[in-house]
Amino acid sequence: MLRIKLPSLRYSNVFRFLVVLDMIVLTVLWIIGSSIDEKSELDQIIKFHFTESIFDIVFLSSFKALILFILISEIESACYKIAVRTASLTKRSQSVDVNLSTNTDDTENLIEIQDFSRTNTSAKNYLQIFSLSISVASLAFILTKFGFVTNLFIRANKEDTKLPMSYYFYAILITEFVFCFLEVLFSVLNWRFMRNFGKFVCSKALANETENIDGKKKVNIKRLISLSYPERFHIFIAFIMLIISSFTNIVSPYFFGSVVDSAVNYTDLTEMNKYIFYLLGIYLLGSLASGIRSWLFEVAGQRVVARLRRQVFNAIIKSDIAFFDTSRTGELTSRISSDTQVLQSAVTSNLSMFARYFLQIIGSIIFMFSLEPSLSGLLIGVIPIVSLLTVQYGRYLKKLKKKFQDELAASSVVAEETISSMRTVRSFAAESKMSKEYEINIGKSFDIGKKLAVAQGGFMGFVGMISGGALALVLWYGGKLVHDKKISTGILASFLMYTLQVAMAFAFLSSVYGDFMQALGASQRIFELLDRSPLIKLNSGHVPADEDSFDGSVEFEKVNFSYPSRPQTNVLTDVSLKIEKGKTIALVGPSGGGKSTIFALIERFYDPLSGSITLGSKNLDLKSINTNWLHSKIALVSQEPVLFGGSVKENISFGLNEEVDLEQVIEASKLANAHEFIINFEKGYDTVVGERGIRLSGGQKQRIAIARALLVNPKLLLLDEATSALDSESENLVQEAIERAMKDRTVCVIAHRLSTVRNADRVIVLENGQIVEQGTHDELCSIDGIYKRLVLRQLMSKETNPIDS
Ligand SMILES: Nc1ncnc2c1ncn2[C@@H]1O[C@H](COP(=O)(O)OP(=O)(O)OP(=O)(O)O)[C@@H](O)[C@H]1O
Repeated sequence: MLRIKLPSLRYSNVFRFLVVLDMIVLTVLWIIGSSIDEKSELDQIIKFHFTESIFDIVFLSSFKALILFILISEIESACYKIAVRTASLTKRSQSVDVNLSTNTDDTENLIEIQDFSRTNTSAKNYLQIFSLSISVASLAFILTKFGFVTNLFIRANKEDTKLPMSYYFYAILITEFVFCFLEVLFSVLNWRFMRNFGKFVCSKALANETENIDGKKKVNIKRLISLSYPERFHIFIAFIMLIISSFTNIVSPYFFGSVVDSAVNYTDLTEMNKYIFYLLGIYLLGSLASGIRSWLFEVAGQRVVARLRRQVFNAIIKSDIAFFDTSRTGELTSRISSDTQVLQSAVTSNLSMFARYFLQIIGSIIFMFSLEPSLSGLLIGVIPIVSLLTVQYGRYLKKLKKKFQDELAASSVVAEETISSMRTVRSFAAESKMSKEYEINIGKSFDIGKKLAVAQGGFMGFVGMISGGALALVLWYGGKLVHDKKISTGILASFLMYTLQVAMAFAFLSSVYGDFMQALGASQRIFELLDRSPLIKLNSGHVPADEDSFDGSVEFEKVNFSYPSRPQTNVLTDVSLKIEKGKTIALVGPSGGGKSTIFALIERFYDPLSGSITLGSKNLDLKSINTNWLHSKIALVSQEPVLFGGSVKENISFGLNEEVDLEQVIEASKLANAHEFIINFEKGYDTVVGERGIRLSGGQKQRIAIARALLVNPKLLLLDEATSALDSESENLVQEAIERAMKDRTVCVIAHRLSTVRNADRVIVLENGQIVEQGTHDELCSIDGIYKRLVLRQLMSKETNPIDS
């Protein structure tokens, strides 16, 4: 989904602010009024009576504000989606020049053309109607109440009798009337403003790149939860356990109260012992269920994260090479390890806690109502405020957490680059420089971490305050009821436990919600990686039925190419060349001429912009061939061979999927002049070469890489001769290995030595991405061109300089 930066001062935000203000002002007035105005009767504050109490207004308006808040957000998001879809349709139909759309007048026309209202706006309209109905209904309610209350007020004044309510609460009535009126007005105007909002988003979407509109799936809670779908069996059982443990939590305060009541009301202890026995049974059952629940959710969570890591890793390694030109290793590894970890708790344990506390709140409230409705009403009043704050807090946290994970990934990049290049860092004494760079990056994530801590602390403090306040209120009013002999001590005790339970559940619920939102932030990048479809798909395309259809020959026909990461720079221009079967072709030319790029195109790391590359005598189009098959027929020996951390044998047999006999490995090593030095190692072919082959010399690494290529027995060998200076003995050994490898094979070599070009069947000279000369060594030496100059320079330096320097 295309993201558009929206101004913070927009209509829906003002509207949302109004409803939140309505809720807060009213609740604050209610609480202050109850404590300041001593004359006010308790019943006026917390008991419902249409003309003599204020409780209904506080209660209803809080819920109304909550619903309106959600509706406003939903309407805006519906408008946003419609606008983006409209932009997408416009872009696709190409009916209007998108560049014009930045102009508001043009956008007006554009939307008329697309007929904004014709797209599926019915859901949005229903929401609008719903929000208007709610505002109108509350205004009607308050007006009616206002009429009745005023009537009673006038009558009481005339007859000089006692006022039905305290003066303070008439002010609340008037305040709420004003708020209701404004909300109706805002709801009516919402239609018009949402239309303008849609146009604004549409114009922005058209002015930006619109290719993302359909590309990325929206990261939503549903998708996050769907990750745990394969674990549904575990989760189902865990949920049953959760219901059992929540049930025990809900009923235990009731028995707790009964224990207190039987202790107070009975002379012997039989009744109390009975309840204690029940209570113990309930606690035992609860703990058992809760243990099983926690175990099952943890197992499910671990499975989810393992699967997710596998998926993300596979998505990364199946990406096209162009993707790696623009991504950094540390960032990707951070996505695999740390982001997936954040998701683990979200999709399972958070979900379970959410359900558990939710059930606990609902169950406790039901029990509380059945025990004493007036006490319960007191608590219900604060729930909408806490809910609203929780939602806002969760949103804020989600944003922060995403930033936090991004910064963390950036610091992983520095760490990974430094540690993997430790020798270079040490030789340039760059430790303190790298450490400073890491510090800066960690500092950034720490700054966000600090904000997270403040948000978390502030919110938890607020929830604690609200819960404490609610508890005190219950104790005060409950104490009064016990004093007046309206309820028993046991009921008050149960009630207090329920209040504590609800308050705690609320506090946990908010923190769980926060965690969940954090996970939503972290999941965004993970899903982006999972959703990415590679430009060149691995293992797609056809596998030629005839194994010999590729004989090693390759033909480039007017190939033009630029790297996706630098699309403006042409790297190859109109390159046409032929690598014939059984021949050796040498590529030479100045550095940056495009020699390695030719190899990259033969390996199909990238596709050319235009022109064609065909294989074999049947001219198979490279794009139609299965890439895995292709890579089993071509071997590349690069200038600086990369080895993996395993044993020598594992490294040599790296290119083959099946198990390889040691004899084959030895044979390839002998051809590559590697056998001698390998058997001199203490553990021979089982010697571990260290990360990236760090425990081997440059010449040894090269010979192992040659053996690796020979073991594949490729139809085409791509060889990038090493320029790094080896001692003459080592160089001779490598050279001999290369010559043996090239024998009776089709070879394309990026040549750096005169001896190699001399032996080549044809030499191709590349300069600035174009073929400037080609022919045999002797032919090219007879013309006064680049090649001759390169050769002369090398002869003068007695073959010590590379030919393309
Ligand atoms: N992954 C890449 N992304 C963007 N540009 C690249 C990439 N690889 C190479 N280039 C650019 O493409 C051009 C050709 O590079 P290439 O590596 O093919 O030259 P070369 O002839 O092999 O040079 P050398 O002999 O020094 O290895 C250079 O300008 C280089 O900067």
